[in-house]
Amino acid sequence: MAEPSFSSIHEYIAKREAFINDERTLRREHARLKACSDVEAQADRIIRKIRKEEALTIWSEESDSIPHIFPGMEFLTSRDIIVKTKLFNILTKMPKGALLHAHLDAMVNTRTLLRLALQQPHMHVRVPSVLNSSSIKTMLPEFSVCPEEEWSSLPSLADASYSPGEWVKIQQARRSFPPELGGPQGFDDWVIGCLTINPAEAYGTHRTTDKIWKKFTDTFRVSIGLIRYQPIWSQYIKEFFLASVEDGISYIEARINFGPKTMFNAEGYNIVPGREWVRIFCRVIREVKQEMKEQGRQDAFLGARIIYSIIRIYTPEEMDWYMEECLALKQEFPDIIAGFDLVGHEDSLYPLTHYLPQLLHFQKRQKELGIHIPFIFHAGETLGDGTPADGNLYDAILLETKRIGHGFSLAKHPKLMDICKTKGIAIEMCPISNEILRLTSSMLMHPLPIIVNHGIPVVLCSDDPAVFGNMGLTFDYFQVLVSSELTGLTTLGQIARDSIEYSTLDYETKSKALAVWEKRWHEFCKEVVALGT
Ligand SMILES: O=c1[nH]cnc2c1ncn2[C@@H]1O[C@H](CO)[C@@H](O)[C@H]1O
Repeated sequence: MAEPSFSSIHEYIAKREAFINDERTLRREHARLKACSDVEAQADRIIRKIRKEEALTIWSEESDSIPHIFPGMEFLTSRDIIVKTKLFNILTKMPKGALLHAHLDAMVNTRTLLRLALQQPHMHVRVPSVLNSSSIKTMLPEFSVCPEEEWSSLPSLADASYSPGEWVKIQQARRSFPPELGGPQGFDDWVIGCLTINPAEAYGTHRTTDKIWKKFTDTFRVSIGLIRYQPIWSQYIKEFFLASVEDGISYIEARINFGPKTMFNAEGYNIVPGREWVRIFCRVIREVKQEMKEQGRQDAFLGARIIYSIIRIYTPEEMDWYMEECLALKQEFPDIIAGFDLVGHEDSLYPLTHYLPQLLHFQKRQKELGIHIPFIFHAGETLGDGTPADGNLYDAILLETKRIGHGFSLAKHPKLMDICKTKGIAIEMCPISNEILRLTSSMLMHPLPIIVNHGIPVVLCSDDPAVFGNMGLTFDYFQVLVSSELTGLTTLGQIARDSIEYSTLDYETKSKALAVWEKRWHEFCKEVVALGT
């Protein structure tokens, strides 16, 4: 008989512990855990205690309206429960560092956006057929502004005389919304329903990734007409920045879709080019910084940059034009243009290889011009295994992407995971987005722990919170915190710190941002400790 491997239970237990600890040293927050302050360690214990208590109380209550509740469950069903938890309320105060994966077109609460639109006399709306109780179920409103000489005097979208495709003033359309469809309130609800994804869609009628992406894409078809109007554009960006600051986000890299090439000016003419969009973006940054300064909170907002983004639907020749625009913008706004990305549904649109000559040429042009615009690609936002969307991960890495947007399928690629770890390619993970877009049925099945356990840097992002309802970053942090025993406050701290570390900020600004964050983090940990005692 072979010698027993262990001479005693005691020895086994000791080896087991060493074995586990050894594996855990791979985790990204390992060094931080070793070195963390007493206050942070205490705060971490308090957070774990609250999480445990709430798992047994709030997350085990039987409810008629929501069967089978559990921490990390479907976000759209559990949102109302989440906001009532102590844990969520504590996390709202956490300094989150940077928001690095955020599509500008879906960053402002939809009710706020609608309110901004209703203040605009130039804003109009139209529908493809007369509005009634049956057509409203499938029909999308289209918004656009008209110059004053073309303002409409049509009475209603629902009038028998309405000819499909005719513009009606937004205020008028709202005022005249038929009582049987809910009157003006019904108008608001209809528009909001078209700008957001609701639980019945995500978990019922549109339960596959393809179906939910159809609805998801529709929300952008509706919102674009509201946002690409100069007076709204500036207010929208300001709302976005201010709301982010209130959620503890102090720096932003926003993906802006430059596809439309021009937006409407205040008078309703579609002539405002991309460089003007960027100029307004810069002006709003200055305004928000100034406001923060006046409130004595200059540390709360350190600025924002733009990741120039184009949807992967264009021909390679069309892409050439956008790349030239991106180069020109980088030359004019060197501190604002942070990177370049191709966005949209990876499973159905062109893969990165479709644009290979363009992407290589883009790099060559940068060398000629003496500028650097890192690729920050979406890649692997898919359930595919060996599909072109999954294959985007190889191309993103070969093309030296600075970070990877989503990287949902990265966990299937041991070699690519090693490269991300050694090269420090952070993964912009968007857990709530992935769940609503049906890549995972709950947080417990999300690959985030696989990536974290490998020691690959992760940053948490909200992606499109106006569509999903996960405004700010607190919801995503919450879902991650309640879905893993290993993850604690220190893990969240590491993720928040990494959001600054893996940003495109230059060395000096980054050092300052990190110092500010560490200070705020320490204050936050003290607050948590004060709560617990
Ligand atoms: O999660 C995402 N993955 C890929 N593309 C996205 C995601 N969210 C938004 N967009 C893209 O950004 C455009 C808005 O500017 C949307 O039309 C969509 O194609």
